[in-house]
Amino acid sequence: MRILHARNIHKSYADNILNDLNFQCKTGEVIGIFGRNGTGKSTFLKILFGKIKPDQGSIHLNDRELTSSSIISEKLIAYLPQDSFLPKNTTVQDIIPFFHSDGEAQDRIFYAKGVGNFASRKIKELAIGQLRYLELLLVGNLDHPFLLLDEPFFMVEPLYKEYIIELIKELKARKGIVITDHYYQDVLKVVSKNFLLKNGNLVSISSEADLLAEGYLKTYKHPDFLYFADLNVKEEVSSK
Ligand SMILES: Nc1ncnc2c1ncn2[C@@H]1O[C@H](COP(=O)(O)OP(=O)(O)OP(=O)(O)O)[C@@H](O)[C@H]1O
Repeated sequence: MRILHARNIHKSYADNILNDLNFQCKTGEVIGIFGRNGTGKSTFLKILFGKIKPDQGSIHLNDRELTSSSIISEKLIAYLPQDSFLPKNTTVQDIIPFFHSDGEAQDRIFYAKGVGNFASRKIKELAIGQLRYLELLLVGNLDHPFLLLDEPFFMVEPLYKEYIIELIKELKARKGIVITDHYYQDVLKVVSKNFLLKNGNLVSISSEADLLAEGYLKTYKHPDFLYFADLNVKEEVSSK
C-alpha cells in the first residue's frame, strides 16, 4: 500500500488560506474534500500535485519527501484540473493516443461505456458531461497510483454522472483518489472518507448532518424524518 501525505502545509495569498494542514490518502481510498467557495480546495490539490509550492510544509510518498519534478517524472500523481484542457479541434478518437501509447489502454477508453456514441466528434462538439467523462477516462487510466479530481461533476448531466461514479469506483481498486466538488451528494456516493476545509484546516465529516453542523449546508433533507433540517429550524414537508 502507498500513502500520500501532506505535512504541516501553510499557504497564504492576500489571506491565510491553508494553516498547518495535515492530510493522508492511501491507495484504495477515495477521499472527498468539501468547502465553501474560496476556502482553498483547488489550492490544496495543486500543492499535492506539485503545481504550486506551499509557504511551509511538504508532500511525502510513504516516508519519502516528493518534489514537483519527482511527482511528474515518476508518474506518481495524475490531476484532473477544474478547467478543460483538451484541444478543441481534435476528435475524441484522435486524442486517446496522445495520452496512451499502449494499445490496451487505448481500447479501454475507446470501448468504455458510452464513448462509442461520441468517438468521432471533435472536442468542441461534446456536451459538458461527455467532455468531463472523457477527461476522467484519459487521466484516470494513466498508471499513476494517485488521482486528484477538481470538480469532476460540475454541470454534468445525470447519465454521465453515473458513468463517472462507476469509473471512480473501478479506479479505486488500484489508486488513491482525492475529489473536491460542490456536488456533495455525488461525491458522497463514492467516498470512503470526507473532510471539510474550513479556516485553513480539515474537519472530518461523516454525513450530510455534519456538513450542516459545520455550516457548509444550510438545510438538508433528513433521510428518516422527511423534513428539511436546519441548525435552528425544522420545516415539515409533505411525505407525498
Ligand atoms: N494565484 C493566486 N493568486 C492570488 N490569490 C489566489 C491565487 N489562487 C487562489 N487564490 C485565492 O485563494 C483563495 C482560495 O482559492 P481556491 O481556488 O483554492 O478556492 P476553492 O476552495 O477551490 O474555491 P471554489 O470552490 O470557488 O473553486 C481564493 O480567495 C482565491 O482568490
